[in-house]
Amino acid sequence: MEKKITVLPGDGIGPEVIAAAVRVLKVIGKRYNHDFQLGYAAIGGAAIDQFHNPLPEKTIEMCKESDAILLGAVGGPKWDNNPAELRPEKGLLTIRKTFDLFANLRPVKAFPSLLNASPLKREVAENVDLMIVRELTGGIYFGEKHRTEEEATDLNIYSRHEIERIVDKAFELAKLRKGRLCSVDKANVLETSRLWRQIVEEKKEQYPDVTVEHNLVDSVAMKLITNPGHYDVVVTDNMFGDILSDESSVITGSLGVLPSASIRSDHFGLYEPVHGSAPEIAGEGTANPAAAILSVAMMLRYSFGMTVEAEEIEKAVNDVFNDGYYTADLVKNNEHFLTTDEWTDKVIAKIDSNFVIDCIMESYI
Ligand SMILES: NC(=O)C1=CN([C@@H]2O[C@H](COP(=O)(O)OP(=O)(O)OC[C@H]3O[C@@H](n4cnc5c(N)ncnc54)[C@H](O)[C@@H]3O)[C@@H](O)[C@H]2O)C=CC1
Ligand SMILES: CC(C)CC(=O)C(=O)O
Ligand SMILES: [Mg+2]
Repeated sequence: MEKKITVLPGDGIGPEVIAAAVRVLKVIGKRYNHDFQLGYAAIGGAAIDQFHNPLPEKTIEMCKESDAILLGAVGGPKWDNNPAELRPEKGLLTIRKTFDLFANLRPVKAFPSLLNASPLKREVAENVDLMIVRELTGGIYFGEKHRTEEEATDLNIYSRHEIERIVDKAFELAKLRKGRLCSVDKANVLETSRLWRQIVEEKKEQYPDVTVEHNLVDSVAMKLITNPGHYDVVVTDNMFGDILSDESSVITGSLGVLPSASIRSDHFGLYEPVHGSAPEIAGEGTANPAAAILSVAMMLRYSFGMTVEAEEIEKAVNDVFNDGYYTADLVKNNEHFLTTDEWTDKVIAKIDSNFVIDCIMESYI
């Protein structure tokens, strides 16, 4: 298959984890005879430095001609005091909005070999397999903003249409999974949440196979780490989803292993780690590339329908953890760890050896 992918490395550890993810993508392309055509473009702080714009028109044009986008992360202290239009995060929000990527899928799966890295008790974190479905192009991050020296406002606004489409997506996913949907809001206080809750109630008639519960976000913040096994699909708004998904990294042991897919109704999508640019470790070669590599797997699955190839990557990542190889974020005290590149080498070696085993098995069948 021939696919065009725009790669946006971004800032901080973004370029480091994306370099790792691209190496894995190329290996998979070679193994399965896919022609992945990669084009690089600027976003975030890197784009501000080069083009005085966090999302240059040239980047948008390249993305429009692509089948999918792979993104690292944006931001860093260098740009923190820039005016709003020249902040790296503005580039990220704008690309999500420009391409109408309203559904952000953030799977949280506990890797058995990482249970020691999680501060949670083994019996609490093990077997967790949940999916946060975060609305990504509306809500408080996109509402009108206003600021004076004395006052500041951020408008939280959601239309019926915006809520309906993300809720539908979550119901559809729940149907394909364990059939449980938890809708998270703050309906005891917010009007946007009351509309959200009403729409979930209306929609549930169309999905009789899915059981629905409504929970307030403050209590979910607690239950997500005391009883994460309770959850299957969690659907929520832009800001609550942002916060809860970082919190869920406590279950997996590190933010560095959480991937995401930002999709819409067709096959186009943007794939990026849940984590940010981690400026304090940028350039050290210690960043965990697993989230970026697993985001590539999500791209193969959701945008290209390459399920076998996606599973190949996910299996390799799991196998490398099982073999006891970790990056710095996953070890305690002075335990040995691998650099970003060394750990990626292990994943690639695993893909190669698993592929050989698959070929031998096939020749017996
Ligand atoms: N999608 C994006 O581009 C995002 C960008 N940001 C931006 O990133 C910058 C830093 O934000 P923070 O709040 O520090 O969040 P962060 O996610 O960059 O880092 C939080 C913590 O996790 C660690 N960490 C994150 N990813 C890691 C990885 N792959 N391997 C090892 N450790 C990892 C960091 O070292 C830090 O201790 C800010 O400018 C922020 O706006 C934050 C979140 C998402
Ligand atoms: C610009 C922010 C909304 C990025 C972020 O934290 C995220 O999407 O997780
Ligand atoms: Mg975030």
